[in-house]
Amino acid sequence: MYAILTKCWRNLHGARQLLVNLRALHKSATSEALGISAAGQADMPERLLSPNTARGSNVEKTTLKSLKEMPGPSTLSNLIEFFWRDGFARIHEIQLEHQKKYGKIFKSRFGPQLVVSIADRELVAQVLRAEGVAPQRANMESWKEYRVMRGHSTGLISAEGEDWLKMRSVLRQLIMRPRDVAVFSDDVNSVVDDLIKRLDILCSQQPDGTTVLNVNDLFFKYAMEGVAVILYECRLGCLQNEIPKETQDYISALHLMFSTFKTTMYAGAIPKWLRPIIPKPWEEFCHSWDGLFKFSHIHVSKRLSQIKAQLERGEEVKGGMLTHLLVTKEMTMEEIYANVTEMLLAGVDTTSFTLSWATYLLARYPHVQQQIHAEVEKTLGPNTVASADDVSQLPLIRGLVKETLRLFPVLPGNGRITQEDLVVGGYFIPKGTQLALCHYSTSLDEESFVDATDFRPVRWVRKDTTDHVDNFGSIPFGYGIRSCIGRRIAELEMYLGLTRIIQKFRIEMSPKTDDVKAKTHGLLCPGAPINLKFVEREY
Ligand code: HEM
Repeated sequence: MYAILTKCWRNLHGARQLLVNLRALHKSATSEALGISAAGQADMPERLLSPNTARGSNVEKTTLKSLKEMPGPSTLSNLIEFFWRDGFARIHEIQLEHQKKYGKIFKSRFGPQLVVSIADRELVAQVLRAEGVAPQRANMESWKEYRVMRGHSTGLISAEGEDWLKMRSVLRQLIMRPRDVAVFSDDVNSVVDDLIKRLDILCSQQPDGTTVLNVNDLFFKYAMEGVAVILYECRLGCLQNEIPKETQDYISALHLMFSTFKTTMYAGAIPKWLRPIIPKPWEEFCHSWDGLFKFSHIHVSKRLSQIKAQLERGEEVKGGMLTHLLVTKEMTMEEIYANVTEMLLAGVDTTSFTLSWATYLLARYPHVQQQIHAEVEKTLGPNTVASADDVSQLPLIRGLVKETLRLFPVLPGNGRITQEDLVVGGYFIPKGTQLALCHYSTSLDEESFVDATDFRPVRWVRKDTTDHVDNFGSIPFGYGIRSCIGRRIAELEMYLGLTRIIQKFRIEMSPKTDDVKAKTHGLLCPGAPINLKFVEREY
């Protein structure tokens, strides 16, 4: 999926030699023999020689270190950081602080849970390149428990192993490549039309006629409408003056999920026996999921009825992903409900936060905006509506999205539970260990990105076809077989939305907005409302 920078590949390939599957190399030295528990919590009892040495090669001798030897903050300092200093809102900053203090790889303990953090692009690349057929991101027990309780299936985010593999292989055929989603170009553009109309209305409601307060509200509605037109093959009315009630109910359920993020996070962390005493987190968690599943039921059932009616009339049934799933029955109805529910959940805030940051950065860096506008004007003129096919002619629009996601990766960190014993950065990491891949700190690493805190979309533009500028320092959609399945949908929405906005308006900072810092609230989001001016361009 990602073309890897040739230069980068050489580095990575070298580094990859270090990542050794101990099982393969030490056939006789099992984890048990090394005193490593299945859950991966125990450390090696003593220092081991590296596999190369063990095999008697003349490769330079290196020594494997155990998790015990890995640096990291103490449990107490972690507790203070997170519960006393509200570290949950600063997870991204803590990544940077810990990387500075403890280096490229460090461990943290959250009660019984040990987490190994990896804050180096080459080590991240090693881990992701060595993944098996069905990587696991995190412990999803509370998500699974809710689904079992209600008789729902798991979807791509919550499923594991065979179940995940089966659903992923169906969905990846439908939406993983840019050309798969290019067919939705007209549908997305009809949503962009409504975005621009809504933007005009919001501006007209302000005394200066140009300001939009809290742009994320607008982009949230755009992202929801945009993803739904693809997932449900219908319009929801998010950008209308009067939002339909069922859509409004869904938005409330989604807001509940995120506003109670901390409490719902505890829904998984609080042991079951404590639920009668502290019931709120689990109740809120179930309540918001009920709302999300209900919404998918309504819209999937609507599409199913339409298809049945078309078939009864003897008409040909045409449609997108949902129609394909309903007609081919490659998934059960429960699997379809669960997947569209999880995709809608994953596809709204991620895209809207990125659009908010992109427009904020354009306002803060007018000379960059000018460059991008020049490209759009040259390619499309003032009025041509961009389609998916035009995107290849707009490298700076693609660079804008990449650079925004580098500076503000919506998922500042990602997780993996190791499915084999691994050696990473000279440490022995037993199977079953929770890894945290620190994308925020690798994105801001000067070794990967010169003047890393500068906003420079042009750094992603290729000089020619042999020049690749992908970089494991910034992989905002993840990498490999478990990467974001909605990447191409999100990109299409963002490319078409941003191109039209830049074509039509000059974006400026509003005096009501100063420097907006990021905060982590599950996702990396603006820490304060972003208010911007959209001044209509004169051609
Ligand atoms: C700017 C927008 C988005 C960003 C930055 C983003 C980022 C990510 C990341 C980092 C992951 C984890 C990948 C991994 O573990 O390697 C992920 C997973 C996922 N994303 Fe996205 N995402 C975005 C938009 C979307 C959209 C629009 C959808 C749905 C249409 C979506 C659906 C999913 C799903 C279902 C998964 C789980 C995939 C699996 O486990 O197989 N995402 N996303």
